[in-house]
Amino acid sequence: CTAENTEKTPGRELKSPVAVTPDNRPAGSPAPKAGVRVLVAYFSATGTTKPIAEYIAEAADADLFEIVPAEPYSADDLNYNDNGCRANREQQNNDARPAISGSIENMGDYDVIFIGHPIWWGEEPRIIDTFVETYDLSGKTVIDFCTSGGSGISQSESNLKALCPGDVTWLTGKRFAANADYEEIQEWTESLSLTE
Ligand SMILES: Cc1cc2nc3c(=O)[nH]c(=O)nc-3n(C[C@H](O)[C@H](O)[C@H](O)COP(=O)(O)O)c2cc1C
Repeated sequence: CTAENTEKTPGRELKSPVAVTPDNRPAGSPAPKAGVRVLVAYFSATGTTKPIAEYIAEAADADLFEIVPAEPYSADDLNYNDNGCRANREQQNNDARPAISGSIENMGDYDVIFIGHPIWWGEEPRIIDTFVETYDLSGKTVIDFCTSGGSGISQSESNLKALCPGDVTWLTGKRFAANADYEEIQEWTESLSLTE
């Protein structure tokens, strides 16, 4: 999607549309609750989810981690019209766990984790399953978000709930359109009451 509202979100630049406070938070963005540390972890195969994740990180004053596949996805890998393409094969196999390049050393420091991804065949890409199984998310608050051509977040949320420890607190996730702007994302992030 190339639709861009130059009034509200010039280009897909993260910093330019928003005035920042001296501590680098967007103007009007409340401070996080004392002691709450927030991480936005995302996978974006074709770059659509990436700016959404960046906006959430800015709105929630969070750290950002890109889930990078150890083996990058080529255009052929993502050609869902080819039933044998890598992405399709992975989605057809609930046990597929594509490897992630890099890791989060200080996961224990975070209280709240946003997990972002595209929707592939109605649910989260299997590399997201790799992610949630790699780390101990016990006791954390987790929020799932996605971009898609139209499919919603609910199947991914229920899949991830089944893979995560039972004491995770789940806040309702959200699907964003490719052209979601910063205001929409800030409004949603604030509605989660991670901030005071
Ligand atoms: C293999 C594959 C399967 C997809 N399946 C769906 C789907 O079931 N429903 C949907 O709405 N979009 C589907 N899409 C579209 C992506 O969810 C959408 O383009 C998304 O915004 C891409 O995000 P990204 O650029 O961050 O990877 C699929 C895309 C691929 C590559």
